[in-house]
Amino acid sequence: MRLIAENLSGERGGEPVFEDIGFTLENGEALIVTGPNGSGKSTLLRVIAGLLPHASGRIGIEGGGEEFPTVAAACHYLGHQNAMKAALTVRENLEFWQSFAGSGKLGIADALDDVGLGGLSHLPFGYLSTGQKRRAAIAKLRISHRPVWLLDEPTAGLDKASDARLAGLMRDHCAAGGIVVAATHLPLGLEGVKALEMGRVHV
Ligand SMILES: Nc1ncnc2c1ncn2[C@@H]1O[C@H](COP(=O)(O)OP(=O)(O)OP(=O)(O)O)[C@@H](O)[C@H]1O
Repeated sequence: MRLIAENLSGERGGEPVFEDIGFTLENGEALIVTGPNGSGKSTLLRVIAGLLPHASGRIGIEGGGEEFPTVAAACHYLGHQNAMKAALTVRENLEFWQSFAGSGKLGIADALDDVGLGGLSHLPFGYLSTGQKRRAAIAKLRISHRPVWLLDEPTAGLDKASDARLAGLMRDHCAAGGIVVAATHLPLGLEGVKALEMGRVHV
């Protein structure tokens, strides 16, 4: 499988935010997207996910077969928001996401153990601390199999141990043939990755 962007341009409110972005990511590869505030990292991830239209160029998946014919079908998008309902329990939130995105190799209990939240699945999501909320959102990546992870500031709010755990999850995902695109201001603890620096700042 291959994730390809060619001459990709994006805009917000009719104003150009980035242009002429190109990359190819094969199975097992990661792209780290950096750049100053407002340079368009989140916009790029949303364009890749299909949540925003691109102004020009092309973004697509090759070799995804019948299971993953489009980027939208192939990706997990983890944005700044965790996309969980505060009043539902952690388990209920993950059950919803599993029914939406399809079952993966890991069950909900194992995925929560993986992010150090075993034992908290019965709590309303809204009761969790900021870092625990982020960890529960990261567990979403593990309960359904989507080969392309699009992660926007995935470490926001995480403590050191959780940072390291997330790095391990990303390494495992790539080692299993997955693809990661992550926007970040902080090093993610991944080696041998591709890098994209977004340059233009619009104020
Ligand atoms: N709905 C919108 N309408 C108009 N402009 C917008 C809209 N959303 C974002 N922008 C602008 O688009 C530009 C890119 O924003 P974006 O969130 O992609 O940047 P970023 O690199 O992710 O920033 P940060 O590092 O602060 O998260 C910014 O100048 C922002 O103000």
